[in-house]
Amino acid sequence: MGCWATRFNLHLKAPSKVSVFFTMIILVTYVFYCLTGYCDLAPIPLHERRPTLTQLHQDRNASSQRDFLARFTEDEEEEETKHLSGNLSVSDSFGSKEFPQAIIIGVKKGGTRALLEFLRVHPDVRAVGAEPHFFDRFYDKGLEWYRNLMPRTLEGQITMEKTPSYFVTREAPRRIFTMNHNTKLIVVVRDPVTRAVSDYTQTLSKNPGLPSFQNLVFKNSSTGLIDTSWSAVRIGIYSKHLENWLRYFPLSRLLFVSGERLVTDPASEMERVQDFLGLKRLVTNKHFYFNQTKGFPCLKKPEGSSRPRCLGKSKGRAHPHIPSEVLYKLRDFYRPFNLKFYQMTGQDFGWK
Ligand SMILES: Nc1ncnc2c1ncn2[C@@H]1O[C@H](COP(=O)(O)OS(=O)(=O)O)[C@@H](OP(=O)(O)O)[C@H]1O
Repeated sequence: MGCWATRFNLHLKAPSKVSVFFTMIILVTYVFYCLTGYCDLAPIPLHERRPTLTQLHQDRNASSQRDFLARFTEDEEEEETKHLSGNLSVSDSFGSKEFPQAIIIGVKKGGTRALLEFLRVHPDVRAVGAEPHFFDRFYDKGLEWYRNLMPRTLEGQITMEKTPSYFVTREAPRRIFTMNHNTKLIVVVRDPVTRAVSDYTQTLSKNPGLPSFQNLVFKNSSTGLIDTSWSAVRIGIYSKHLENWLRYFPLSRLLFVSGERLVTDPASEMERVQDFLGLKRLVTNKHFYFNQTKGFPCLKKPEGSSRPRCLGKSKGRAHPHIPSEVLYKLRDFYRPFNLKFYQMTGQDFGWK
């Protein structure tokens, strides 16, 4: 019995020594391969994948560029709305950085942030969060600098950005045309009177000592002549700015989104936008709900998330009271330009 037990022990010990020996060899080989960099090829779960050194370098470059841009962006919402983006958690280590195939070029205070954030819910849209301002402010940095700001995209995905000031920048159409004459251009337009008040509200929030709206809007209050040199007024002369774009792009390359309908019926505006971009209609009614407190449509929470999906407090701000006679005068001023704009675009936006 004892002899059998000893033999049994010996029998067990011999193979375990061999297996320890082989395990050691495998471990040493693995460590050696890792040190020489080969274990990068081993399959790693998606969420643990690390970018290569070159990617790290490029991405660090891009993020310092983004930090740089964040200081210049006028869209105060950018930081606040990062959480809104449906695909922000998507890994940025796959695919390549491409020039945008579509750009939201305007208009300031039209609802551009809402449109971009709604589009980012689409799995085939990847967009840079901050406003790059490349075609107006940073053009001298060169196209490679611009491309490096973009998120990586896979085959079939669209790269996008939004910078609302492009619409009123004289050089922007030529510059975008030079980058790619097939670029799709989206303009979110809103009643120019409300837009001007919204623009004024934003400036006022940064500079509480600003003169009143009525002081700024007239060249001379007794003549009632509108001051078109004030940017809050000038931006709303959409037909004039559009002429500049039509020198380079055919109308079919532009899509005009109604800023009003983006609020009252976001799903149907999103349908038009997705069709224009050649995307499947994946962002639909079921993505939106009307938030009573905010007074605007918000994105429904994804399952398992408790984060609010409304735009931040600088979007949908209360506007100061402007005397109605001032608004009437401004409305009269814009009327002929609006009609011209409806004629040029073939769309009646219904601004009274
Ligand atoms: N869903 C939703 N939530 C909140 N706000 C919304 C939404 N859709 C459109 N809007 C309107 O967007 C206006 C701001 O426009 P922009 O994003 O183009 O502004 S900016 O130029 O980027 O600063 C903002 O203007 P104000 O109301 O004057 O704040 C809103 O009216």
